[in-house]
Amino acid sequence: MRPDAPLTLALYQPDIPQNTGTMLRMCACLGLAAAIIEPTGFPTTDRHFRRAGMDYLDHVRLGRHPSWSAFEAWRRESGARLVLLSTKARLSYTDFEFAEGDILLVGRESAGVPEEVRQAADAQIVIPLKNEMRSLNVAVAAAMVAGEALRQLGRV
Ligand SMILES: C[S@@+](CC[C@H](N)C(=O)[O-])C[C@H]1O[C@@H](n2cnc3c(N)ncnc32)[C@H](O)[C@@H]1O
Repeated sequence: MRPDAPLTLALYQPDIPQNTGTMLRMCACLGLAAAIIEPTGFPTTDRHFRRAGMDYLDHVRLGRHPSWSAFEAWRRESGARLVLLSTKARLSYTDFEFAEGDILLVGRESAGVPEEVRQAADAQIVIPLKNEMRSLNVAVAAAMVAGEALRQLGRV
């Protein structure tokens, strides 16, 4: 992996523009790079997306990948670990040891990620929830895990 590889938040085929805007804004504010794995469920000119990200979008190091396979080719070449956030994982995010250059991958709001993507992950982590609660909003989950990763890496 490149020594200067940043911590990156990757969004798998996001379908709600406000969530994507919120996550990209968080990346700008906390110094994470971002990757969008297309197709998205909305045009990136969408006003909800622009409004949620505001002018912060101009400050994110954003990579756009036209497909899962294109993203994977890029990721494998970079040597970065893929850390999947999943409600189905067993390992709590606070018990996982994050490393510089990790890619934190969140699933799409409607359906998470397909099995092929799950299989490609180097690690799968969960934010434990109270009984019978299904999932967090994707931007909330991303923020919690990004915060823990930055804390472990001494960046906050
Ligand atoms: C709304 S959830 C997707 C729900 C979908 N029905 C599923 O089963 O994956 C969207 C994304 O947020 C992240 N997420 C939400 N809650 C989470 C949790 N408790 N632990 C880890 N990731 C979570 C995951 O990346 C998930 O794919």
